[in-house]
Amino acid sequence: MEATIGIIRGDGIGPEIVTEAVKVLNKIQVVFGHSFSFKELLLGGASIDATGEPLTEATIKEAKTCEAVLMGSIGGDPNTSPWYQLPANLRPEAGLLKIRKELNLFANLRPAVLYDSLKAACPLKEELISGGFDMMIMRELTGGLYFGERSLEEKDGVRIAKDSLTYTDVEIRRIAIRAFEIARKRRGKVTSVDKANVLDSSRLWRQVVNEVAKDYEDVELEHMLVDNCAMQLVKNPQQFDVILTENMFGDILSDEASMVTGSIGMLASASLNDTAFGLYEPSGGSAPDIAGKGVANPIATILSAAMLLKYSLGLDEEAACIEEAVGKVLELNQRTLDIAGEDSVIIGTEEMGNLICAEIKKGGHGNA
Ligand SMILES: NC(=O)C1=CN([C@@H]2O[C@H](COP(=O)(O)OP(=O)(O)OC[C@H]3O[C@@H](n4cnc5c(N)ncnc54)[C@H](O)[C@@H]3O)[C@@H](O)[C@H]2O)C=CC1
Ligand SMILES: CC(C)CC(=O)C(=O)O
Ligand SMILES: [Mg+2]
Repeated sequence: MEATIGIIRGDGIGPEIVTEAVKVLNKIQVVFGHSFSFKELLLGGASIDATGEPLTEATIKEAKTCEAVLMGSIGGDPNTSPWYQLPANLRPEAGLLKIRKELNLFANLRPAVLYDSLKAACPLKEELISGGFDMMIMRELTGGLYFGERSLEEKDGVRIAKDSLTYTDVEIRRIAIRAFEIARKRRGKVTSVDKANVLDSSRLWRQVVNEVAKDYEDVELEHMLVDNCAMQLVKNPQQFDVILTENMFGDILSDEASMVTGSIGMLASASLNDTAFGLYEPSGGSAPDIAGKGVANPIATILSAAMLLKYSLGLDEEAACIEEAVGKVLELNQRTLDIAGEDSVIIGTEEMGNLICAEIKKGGHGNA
């Protein structure tokens, strides 16, 4: 297969982890006989430094010519980076939000899976995770609080900040349909998470999810308030199959779920629109505290590349091959710092990428 893949290296650990994911995609090309061409694109802090804007029209235009885009995280340390002296609409995060909106990437899939060999890295008690867990967080990505009207003003010596949270039934319905479709191919359960005891937007969310559920009688639906969900994720993560939720709740709950898998460095993500196009990135940030040290975990980005192959290019076998290679390497007990156990051999970002590449062999794994 021939495909053009946009590459956004991003900021902080972004370039380090993306390098390893591209290495893995290159190995897939060789082993499976594909021809990928990579197009470098700018976003976030790197784009501000080069162009003065966190996202240019050129990046949007070029991204639209690609089958998919792979991205490292963007942003810097808000306390020290000069990017945060700029007005809010010119900071790195504004570029990320804008590209999601411009490309209509409303469905954010964040799979949180506990690998057997990573049980020791999970902070929960053994009896809570003995059976492992495998959940898919479906986060609405182009509506809600991050895209509402906002203002910051001073009146009579009082500073007032406003952020507004709006959802239409159309926005809720399309992500709910995606969630039910995905649940159907998994264990057949959707937990819709909201704050319907307080918010009108959540009451509409619940109504529309109930309407959509009528077309999916084979899928079990439960509603859960977000504060309870935050608690249940650490009390009994095994109960979840698909968690369907709005933008900000999904942002917060997915970071929490990532830690239960061992580390934010393990959590991949796919941001999809209603075509095959997608933007694929680790769920975590640019980790300025460890940037440039060669210690970041590249697995979330490598698993995001696997999602790219599966969801945008339809290369399921190749995606499974990457996932299995990751599982195999974790069993070797050679680990980056964030997932290391007592007797692990600590390795860096590049060595982790190399080990995963070495495990990518056609026919070498169950599905390949
Ligand atoms: N999608 C994106 O591009 C996102 C960007 N950000 C931006 O990232 C910057 C830093 O944000 P933080 O709140 O510090 O969150 P963060 O996710 O970057 O870091 C939180 C903690 O997780 C660790 N961590 C993250 N990824 C890791 C990896 N791959 N391997 C090992 N450890 C890892 C970090 O070292 C840090 O201790 C900010 O500018 C923020 O706006 C935050 C979240 C998502
Ligand atoms: C700019 C933020 C909304 C990024 C983030 O935290 C995320 O996508 O998880
Ligand atoms: Mg986040």
